[in-house]
Amino acid sequence: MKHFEANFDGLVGPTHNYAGLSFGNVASLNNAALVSNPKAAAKQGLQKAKALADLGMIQGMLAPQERPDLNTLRRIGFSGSDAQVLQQAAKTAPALLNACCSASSMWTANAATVSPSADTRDGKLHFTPANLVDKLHRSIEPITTGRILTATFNDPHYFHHHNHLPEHNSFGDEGAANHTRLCQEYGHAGVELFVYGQEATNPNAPRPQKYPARQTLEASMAIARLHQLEVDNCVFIQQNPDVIDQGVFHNDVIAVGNQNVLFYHEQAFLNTQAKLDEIRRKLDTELFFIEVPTAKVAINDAVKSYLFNTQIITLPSGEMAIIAPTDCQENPAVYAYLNELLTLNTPIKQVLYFDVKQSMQNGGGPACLRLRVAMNEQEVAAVNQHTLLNDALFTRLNTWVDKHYRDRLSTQDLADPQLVIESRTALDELTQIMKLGSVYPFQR
Ligand SMILES: N=C(N)NCCC[C@H](NC(=O)CCC(=O)O)C(=O)O
Repeated sequence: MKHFEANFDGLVGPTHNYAGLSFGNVASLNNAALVSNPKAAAKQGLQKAKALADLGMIQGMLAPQERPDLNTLRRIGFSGSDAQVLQQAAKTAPALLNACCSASSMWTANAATVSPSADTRDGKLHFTPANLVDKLHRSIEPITTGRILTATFNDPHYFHHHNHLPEHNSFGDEGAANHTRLCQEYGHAGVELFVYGQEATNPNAPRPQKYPARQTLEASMAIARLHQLEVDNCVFIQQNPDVIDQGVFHNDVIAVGNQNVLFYHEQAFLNTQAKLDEIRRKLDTELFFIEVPTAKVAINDAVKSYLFNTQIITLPSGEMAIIAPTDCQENPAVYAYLNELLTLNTPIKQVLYFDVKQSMQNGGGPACLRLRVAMNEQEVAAVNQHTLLNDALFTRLNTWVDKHYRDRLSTQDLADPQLVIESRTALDELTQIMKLGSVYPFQR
């Protein structure tokens, strides 16, 4: 049977804006005052996704969430009509209104952790939505994320959907952004790498001092249990707390893996050598550990350019390519490194650059925008086919964006009641295009 790794990209929602909501994420804080362009953001994301589909990759789309989130605003005491709720929140608690309007579900690397059926004891593909408890604006995502994932991977014979982990800091879970899988072929049992920022229940363990460590070891271990993984197929690695304090808020800002390649910065992990040895012991195949030294790329350049928030994909030819943001071309040290990488005799043979600046300005690169799902051909056939990107869906979604999205949005605009109507009209139509059923609170 054939096996593939599909990418499911988050469609950018109509309220994409820059509100400076993510302490520890340098781009989000630095760009807090910018005016966004939701239309351009959605189109940049669609272009990248379509380019991968055109390369012969299986490419899906995940629907965005309903924002403004009036349910949450009502749950915290704002009342009256939708317009009154927005008006009161804007006047008395603008930060809470901003949190309820973020289009952050676009970064589907944070939607869930996914374990392919080749790794799990029951032979099903497992999904656990991330609880994202570290950030208020993201902690309101997991219930709808679970519904969207279930509507997308909608055959219980193949797909096993779990609830998100308990909503407490001990179980801080950021999904696939802190999880990578190494394997020989996608359909063979692999080693799942769980990279955590802190051990929540051990006060003596190392942790960052300045910025939060969003992922805990406790959460990673809970996911490994839920997904029925063998201990011998898991490696738990701690992220270097010093680099979290320099803006590396997720592991996918400093490391990325694909099949037998792990591409990471010299300073990414704690106990790097011991952990690489453990991977070698647990995965009996030729491995390429591509370590980028600080002397070539400083942490600051890695964070600014998102060198490691690239996607490493295996093309149908068997060669690997890196999907990088154009920001990597604009950074001399990073661009020089990427050109050198192509000469190093690794499986990576080309680099393709994409402009995803609307997302980058909030700290989301190409890899943040996608959730990877390794599947066999039966599982691909069991996916809701209306979520898979082809020429027709690409054209339809671009037309849909043109019809419903604004090309300018500031945080002042978030209290505009018209935005609620526009967003709901768009999402209602989208659930029909993608045949998702009633996944949104306003539809239930
Ligand atoms: N690395 C991965 N996988 N994802 C990137 C997520 C970026 C997101 N930014 C934001 O949520 C900014 C929103 C704002 O400030 O308006 C975050 O920090 O959670």
